[in-house]
Amino acid sequence: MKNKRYFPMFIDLSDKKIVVVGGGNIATRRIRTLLQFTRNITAIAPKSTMELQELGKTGYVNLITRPVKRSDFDMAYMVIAATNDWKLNDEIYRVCKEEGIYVNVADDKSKCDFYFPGIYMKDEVVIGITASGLDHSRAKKVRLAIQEAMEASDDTDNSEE
Ligand SMILES: C[C@@]1(CC(=O)O)c2cc3[nH]c(cc4nc(cc5[nH]c(cc(n2)[C@H]1CCC(=O)O)[C@@](C)(CC(=O)O)[C@@H]5CCC(=O)O)C(CC(=O)O)=C4CCC(=O)O)c(CCC(=O)O)c3CC(=O)O
Ligand SMILES: NC(=O)C1=CN([C@@H]2O[C@H](COP(=O)(O)OP(=O)(O)OC[C@H]3O[C@@H](n4cnc5c(N)ncnc54)[C@H](O)[C@@H]3O)[C@@H](O)[C@H]2O)C=CC1
Repeated sequence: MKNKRYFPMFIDLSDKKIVVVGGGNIATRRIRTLLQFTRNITAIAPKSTMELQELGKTGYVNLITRPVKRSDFDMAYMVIAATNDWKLNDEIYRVCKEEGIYVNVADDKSKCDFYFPGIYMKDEVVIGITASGLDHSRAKKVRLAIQEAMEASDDTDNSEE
């Protein structure tokens, strides 16, 4: 166990400003996940995926089509740096540390105040999984195993009714 263990805090994101920098596959995947918890997401990127452009058009995400600038982080609670420019991701990390904003840098696990979890959700149950930044495939595998177990137990519950 080489990495620190992170505490699984369950937070109300619905009233907090979340800024995602980047509009590629990683940013889009994370936005898709975050939309299950909040509509308060600003995404900033000169170029974005079709899916993200659609989310921008329909108003689910506040999509800003240009390079990021420092004032974009004003009042942010949480920032995800998911650009393909590691120097920029690094700079975003530095700014967020200065401002006291929770930050996740998608290409550097040593620059994550929080890890992005694998998530399974059913009704009021929310399960988040991390492998402590060491093994994203393992996080996915465990998420899938939990999903199967939960779905199987739902079948059992239903058949008992
Ligand atoms: C450390 C962490 C930091 C952070 O928070 O960013 C991180 C880092 C990295 N991931 C990389 C690659 C991929 N990650 C995924 C998927 C997931 N990655 C997730 C979390 C995390 N990823 C964080 C904690 C991990 C932990 O818990 O240990 C999940 C749980 C959540 C989410 O991202 O949505 C989600 C599974 C969700 C689910 O299915 O439930 C896939 C796709 C797949 O597996 O299908 C690929 C293949 C590429 C692609 O995306 O196509 C690389 C590039 C290097 C490499 O390829 O190895 C790095 C960088 C590095 O390791 O340094
Ligand atoms: N944590 C994870 O799960 C994974 C992380 N990565 C890392 O995540 C990062 C993003 O990966 P992808 O989405 O695949 O990249 P991508 O190349 O598809 O997208 C990069 C995005 O960054 C944006 N960008 C570039 N300069 C910018 C600027 N000045 N301001 C705002 N946005 C800017 C681009 O417009 C584009 O939308 C890479 O650094 C990659 O190494 C990659 C795979 C998995």
